[in-house]
Amino acid sequence: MLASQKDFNNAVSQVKLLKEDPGNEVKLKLYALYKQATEGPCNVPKPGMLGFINKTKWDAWNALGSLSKEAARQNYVDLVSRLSASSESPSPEAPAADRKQPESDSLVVTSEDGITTIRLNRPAKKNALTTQMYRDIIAALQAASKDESAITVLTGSGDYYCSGNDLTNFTHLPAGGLEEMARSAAALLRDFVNCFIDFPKPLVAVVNGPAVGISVTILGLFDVVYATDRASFHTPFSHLGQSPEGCSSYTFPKIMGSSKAAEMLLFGKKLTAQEACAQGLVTEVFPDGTFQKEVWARLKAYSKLPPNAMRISKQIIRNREKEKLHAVNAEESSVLRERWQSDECMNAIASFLSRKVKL
Ligand SMILES: CCCCC/C=C/CC(=O)SCCNC(=O)CCNC(=O)[C@H](O)C(C)(C)COP(=O)(O)OP(=O)(O)OC[C@H]1O[C@@H](n2cnc3c(N)ncnc32)[C@H](O)[C@@H]1OP(=O)(O)O
Repeated sequence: MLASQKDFNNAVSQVKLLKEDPGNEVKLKLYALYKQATEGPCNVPKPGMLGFINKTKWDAWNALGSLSKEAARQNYVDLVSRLSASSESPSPEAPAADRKQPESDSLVVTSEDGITTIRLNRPAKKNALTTQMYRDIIAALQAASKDESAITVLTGSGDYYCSGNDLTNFTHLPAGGLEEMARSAAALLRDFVNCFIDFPKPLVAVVNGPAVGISVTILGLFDVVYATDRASFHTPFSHLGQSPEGCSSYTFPKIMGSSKAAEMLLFGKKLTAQEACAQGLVTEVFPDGTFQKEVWARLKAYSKLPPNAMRISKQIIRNREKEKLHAVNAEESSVLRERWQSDECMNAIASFLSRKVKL
């Protein structure tokens, strides 16, 4: 049920009681939603360039297009309720009020200083990604795309960034057998990668240690990748009887040239952090001892930049590529669906599980 006029009036009064100034961006959003909820779509002429503040307000209102009064009222009420909750929140680490927490504690999502951090939290298993973690990351990215943060970060707990797909995912066979397992894994993989393709805000990987498999391939879809000098980047798909995913069959040749990409994706060459940086996959490498301090200080400074400008700039960069990336993702997922049913793949996974082979 949409918010009533009474809910809306209460929210208007509540705004005046906020303990913290929500900042200009949020105030502009509140203004636009208020105008849309009370007067409908923007119906006044655009102010001239010299009336800068009025023009900014007009732009915000006009950007709501034909959003109905009822929907604007609801969005206004939701926004005020989030602001009230966060201004009452005892800890700056508390998650955004509207964020559904992950199903398992293998993923931890926090929001602080304009940064939403999605942390892989399975250090005993080198942050290998379980099926539930893929689902939780999808949900976390969807929530982060709508929350108040300016930047979103993916990182890992412990000494690894991520050891890629949890190879035991392939051992939980559903009633439909291997074929059904491969079908549902391919659908999940496609949804997972789509979220990275479509993510609207600056997305930063803070690579705190070695990275393997899918955690490496999706780096080509991030805006910025910071790595400790302890990190390495390994895509052993042929060893595992598999093929590239995360759009890497397209992004890697584009980033590092086709022969360097082939050495990684066909032969599983492991790159050091410095090599990955020289080849353009990593933005900057930091000494491990100062990695966390330097990276977070930098991200905190970036998170103060105007969020709308960053979103719009990302949109311009990404839009040109989106259609292509979705097509690549669909193709890679469908090829993997077949690979996962192959003897080569099954044997490789069995070898890992029986501890005969480690990367
Ligand atoms: C929806 C489905 C989408 C699928 C998308 C497809 C993606 C493709 C890929 O991601 S391919 C990459 C898959 N990953 C691997 O092949 C890595 C396998 N792991 C290793 O080779 C090693 O564990 C290591 C090199 C990452 C780390 O070696 P190290 O000696 O430092 O540590 P351990 O081997 O003792 O590991 C500690 C425990 O963690 C478990 N573990 C590590 N990685 C994985 C993994 N990927 N899957 C499952 N389990 C993993 C390891 O078994 C140890 O567990 P234990 O303590 O219980 O023995």
